[in-house]
Amino acid sequence: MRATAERTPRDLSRGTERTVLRAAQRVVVKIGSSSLTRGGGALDPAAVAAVADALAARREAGTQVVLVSSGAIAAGITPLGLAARPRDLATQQAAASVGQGLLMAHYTRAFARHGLTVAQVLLTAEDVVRRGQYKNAQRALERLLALGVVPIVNENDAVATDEIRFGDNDRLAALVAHVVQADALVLLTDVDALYDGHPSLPTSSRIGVVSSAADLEGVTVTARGSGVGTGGMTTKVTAALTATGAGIPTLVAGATDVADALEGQDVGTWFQATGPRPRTRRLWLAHAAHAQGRLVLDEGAVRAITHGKRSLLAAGVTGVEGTFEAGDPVEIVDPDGTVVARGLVAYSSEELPERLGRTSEQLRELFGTGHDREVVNRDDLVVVRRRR
Ligand SMILES: Nc1ncnc2c1ncn2[C@@H]1O[C@H](COP(=O)(O)OP(=O)(O)O)[C@@H](O)[C@H]1O
Ligand SMILES: N[C@@H](CCC(=O)OP(=O)(O)O)C(=O)O
Repeated sequence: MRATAERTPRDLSRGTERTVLRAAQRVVVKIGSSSLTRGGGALDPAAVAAVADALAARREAGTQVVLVSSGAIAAGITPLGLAARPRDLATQQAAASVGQGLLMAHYTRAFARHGLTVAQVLLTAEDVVRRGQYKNAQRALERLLALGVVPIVNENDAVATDEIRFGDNDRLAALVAHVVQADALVLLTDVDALYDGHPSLPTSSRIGVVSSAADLEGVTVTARGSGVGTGGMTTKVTAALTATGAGIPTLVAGATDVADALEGQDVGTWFQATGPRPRTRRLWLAHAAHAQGRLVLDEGAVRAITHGKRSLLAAGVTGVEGTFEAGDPVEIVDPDGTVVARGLVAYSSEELPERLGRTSEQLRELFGTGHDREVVNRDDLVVVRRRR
């Protein structure tokens, strides 16, 4: 088997047409709770079967597919006798724990009708932001695809706390698309496309193509969704921009149009790829890691990390905010408090203050050899805002 890192996606990212989807060797498809449920929020087995049928057809045509499926919390509503989607974290965890198994049972049956085996892959943001776990998730997904299995990914809701949650599966799908180096991402929802105003308004019309974020100026995108999903269109647009910024074209389309969407028909809203594919783990660092604290830098350090591609040294750090352990994700801010980078910090918030402003030589003298490491190593740092 080829190592994951060696997979070279076909250069489909420049394609402006939806036909990219038909030519894709590997796609990630995400389906939201609103498309998998019927009145009252209970799971709709027919909707599960419909998405399985469309993905199986794509598989038969030679495309590898990874499905990111929401619906665990929704599937837990009826068995637990709840009136609606729970709002508190503990009940959401309970509902997801009950519902995830039921959801997978439906998918297992639906894909088995096509002779396909499915695999459950549950991820938390924290699991995948650290190098070891990130590689682990990547290796598992790659192996499943090589074995001909359809991986079905969801957030590990039963153990994800508010602090470490992805929170919305649109973002999870964009990051998974990057991890498996997909040729395209498809976000399926209960509305047939992105509209320039709320789709319930008669004055709103469908947007066919978004070639860059600038096209979205003046477009009203709201977080008001179906009530069973989270984030409305806002999280889908953000996820589409994350994916396209990482070289992965993205289609937002109606779940009922899934077969046409995967065929490259003129449905939904097509977001063209805008950026090159960055090194994989950095995308997680930029978008998935929930920062536990902040490091304030002086101007020289800001320049060194944003333009000099250097590691962050204690000498350039002037302040520490928050409580964190060594290895936690932190925001790195300039003297005005603007976030310029994110990174995994090598010291805890307790250890850092006495090291601030000190050179590596001073650190060695004070704390001994081995205690002069960088505050954030370059490999664990991603610049999110470059200043002139
Ligand atoms: N500009 C917009 N264009 C299309 N849909 C929008 C827009 N603004 C808000 N929405 C709402 O977003 C909803 C989809 O989000 P959500 O309910 O979270 O779905 P999912 O469960 O698929 O993630 C749609 O039902 C629609 O009402
Ligand atoms: N992980 C949760 C879904 C969270 C979520 O983003 O839902 P949705 O907005 O419907 O895609 C679940 O399975 O219920």
